[in-house]
Amino acid sequence: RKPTRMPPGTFGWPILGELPPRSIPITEHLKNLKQKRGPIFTTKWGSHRIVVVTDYHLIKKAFNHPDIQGRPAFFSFALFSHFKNAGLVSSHGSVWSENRRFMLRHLRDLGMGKTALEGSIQQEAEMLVDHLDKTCVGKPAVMDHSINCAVVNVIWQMLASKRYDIEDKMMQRYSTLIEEDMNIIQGVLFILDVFPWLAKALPSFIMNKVFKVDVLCRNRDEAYSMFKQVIDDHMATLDPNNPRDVIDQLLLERAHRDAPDYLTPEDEIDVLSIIGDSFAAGSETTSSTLRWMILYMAINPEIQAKVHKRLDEVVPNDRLPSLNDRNQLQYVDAMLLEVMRLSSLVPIGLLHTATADVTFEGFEIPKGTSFMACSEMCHRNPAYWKHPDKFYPEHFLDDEGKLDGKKEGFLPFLIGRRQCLGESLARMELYLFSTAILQRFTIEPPEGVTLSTETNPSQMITNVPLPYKVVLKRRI
Ligand code: HEM
Repeated sequence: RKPTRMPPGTFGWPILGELPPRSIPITEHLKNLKQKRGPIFTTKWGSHRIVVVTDYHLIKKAFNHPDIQGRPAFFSFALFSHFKNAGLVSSHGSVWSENRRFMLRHLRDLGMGKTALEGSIQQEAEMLVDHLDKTCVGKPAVMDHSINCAVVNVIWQMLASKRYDIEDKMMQRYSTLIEEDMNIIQGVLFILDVFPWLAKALPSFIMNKVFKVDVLCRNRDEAYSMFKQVIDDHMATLDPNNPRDVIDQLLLERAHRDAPDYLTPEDEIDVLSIIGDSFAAGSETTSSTLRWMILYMAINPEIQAKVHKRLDEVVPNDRLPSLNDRNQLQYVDAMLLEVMRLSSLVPIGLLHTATADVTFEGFEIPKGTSFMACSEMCHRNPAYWKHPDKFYPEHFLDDEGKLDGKKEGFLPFLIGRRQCLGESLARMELYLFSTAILQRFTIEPPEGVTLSTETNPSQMITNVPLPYKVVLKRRI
């Protein structure tokens, strides 16, 4: 039964709750409920009691609340952290806060958001545009695995001072694993996430046949054994006075003083989960946003022409755009923010869970209730945006054409204590990769084709673009 003094709404059917239909986009469904129930309301998905928050200020308040920083008991989260409280994305309590603090500190030391990383991103950007030049110019082409590869390499460089060629078998295998996992997680696994007790009740052949749990475990173990190899190599070559990257720092922090080449089994799972989470959270998000950018440019040639004009005025053809040019390329940054607003890659964020009974906006919300932040609803709310459904970079420019990136109602990385940990890195990558691509190419739809920004409504976690083809034309 619904506890009294929760926000308006119902718990729906016994056991099932109010499961969202998979035939319409999740934001449409929540918008319909908001119209009946108001800006903060209650729903229930299977075993999860959820408070849905649709207004920017309420989201900001909820996600800054110290007792709303847990994560729900999703089966998918548990599977990837070996059913332990480990890593960055699904961990909670002191494990989460220590890992998050560690990661932020070391990413900052390694130059996240500053110029030190610029070189390695530019190196990847150059490889990427050269590869696209060789494989995609002048004919309809899918923006393939090479974008993922460039983005994954940036994370490898930071974590392990490593990079792989686009053709490298390990890189290709890793992209396949991520793609396969995402399809399962955004598909059938939703059932186990909303009814986690089913995982204990069902025999393993059903878990494997229906929910592909065996595939996920195999993929996880294969990825973790790649990471393990890298960790072992780092252990063998570690110089405590000269840490090279995040893995060295992790080892120095965790290794036993009397046995520096040894991690406890708990530490090993935590370290593997930190690495796995960094790839899982940082690769598909950034590469899908780049795919959205390419699609929006193909659909909006007049905006693309403005970007080209600005790039030509500011950056000589014989070098890549750099962070130093950024101040003069504010229109390009506004275009990228508009891509993030309209695509709303993570439309309902990641759920947070109340770790204690909470009083919020006059409501009494019991421990264990989850909070959902509808960032896409904010991104399409006419209260914040002049043309909510139109691609209009001027949303992020003031009257003098200066960038205004801190707009009310804009939450692509969410907000508060669990706000995206890789935001500065992602912003830097999006800028450097996009400017490199647009400096080299004009992007057009194939002749006679009308490109669409529709997404697959059954995928609720991320709004990824459906596969599309564009024609690249060399400019320089
Ligand atoms: C365009 C690219 C990206 C987008 C749109 C994005 C978006 C998000 C969002 C919405 C969250 C959930 C925040 C919350 O729970 O309140 C998140 C969490 C997270 N992101 Fe990103 N992200 C991007 C890129 C990255 C990158 C490059 C990394 C770094 C490697 C990264 C690492 C993380 C981590 C570790 C978390 C979990 C933070 C925590 O639970 O404390 N993300 N991201």
